[in-house]
Amino acid sequence: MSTAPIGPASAVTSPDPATPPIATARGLVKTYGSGETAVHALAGVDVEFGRGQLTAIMGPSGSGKSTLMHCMAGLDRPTEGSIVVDGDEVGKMNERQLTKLRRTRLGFVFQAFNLVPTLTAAENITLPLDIARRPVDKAHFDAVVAAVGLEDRLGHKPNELSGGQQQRVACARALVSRPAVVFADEPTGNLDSTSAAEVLGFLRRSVDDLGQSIVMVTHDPTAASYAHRVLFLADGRLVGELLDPTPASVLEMLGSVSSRARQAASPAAV
Ligand SMILES: Nc1ncnc2c1ncn2[C@@H]1O[C@H](COP(=O)(O)OP(=O)(O)OP(=O)(O)O)[C@@H](O)[C@H]1O
Repeated sequence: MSTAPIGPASAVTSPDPATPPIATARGLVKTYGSGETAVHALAGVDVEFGRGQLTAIMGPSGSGKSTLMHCMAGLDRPTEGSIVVDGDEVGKMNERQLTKLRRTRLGFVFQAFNLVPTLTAAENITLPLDIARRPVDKAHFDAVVAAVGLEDRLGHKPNELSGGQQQRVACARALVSRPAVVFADEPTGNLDSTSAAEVLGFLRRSVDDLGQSIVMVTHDPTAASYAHRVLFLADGRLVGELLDPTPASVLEMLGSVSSRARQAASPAAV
């Protein structure tokens, strides 16, 4: 395990200097509202997400994790700063281009599995390709389905599947189009620990074996320990990172980050 000291955003380094990152943000600011009621959800974030890596984003509630992910994925626009995903400047895209980016080059996994209840598992998995009118690469479909262990469940509707199986369908759906990057927002938030381990094991293998790049927001130190690298946010800033994390090292860093955030919020109480 290696750790980086908690420091300003600029202290967070490139994941691997030899490999160009799959996504980069520079000077990212997101402010909701204005004047005295303004909320600085992101207060100047510089970050690079590694190509062929699983990166976890952690931090206290309200620290800006979802906002960072939504801005990176073109689901929300930053107030300031630039974002490059897979070589293209996201901030310069119009809505139509953003939709195309999300449909063709990004994959999404959410806490709520967001499957279409009337479609089978197989139909749910190929839905993004069908919507984009892109052909299904049968060999890749089979590889992804085998990797998530759903070969004998493909004809089932979501209500005939367990929560873990439904989330594995959602993961397969995110991966079947070979996206440049998958954004996963609390992918195991609704799962028991056994199902969570299956989904996380699959996400990690899809990086190690299929070369996928994944960015995952999570509150769970065990989930984060599946990542190659964990980034810690507090008050809209990147304040630290861990490489090759363990649940214990993540928990320790999270405690340190959270207590610093509390001290900054109410210095008189310390
Ligand atoms: N649409 C919005 N309008 C106003 N404020 C917002 C909006 N979305 C987020 N915020 C605020 O921005 C800050 C960061 O929110 P964000 O959801 O990114 O945090 P988070 O770290 O993902 O939190 P959690 O772990 O609780 O999901 C919070 O103070 C939140 O209240």
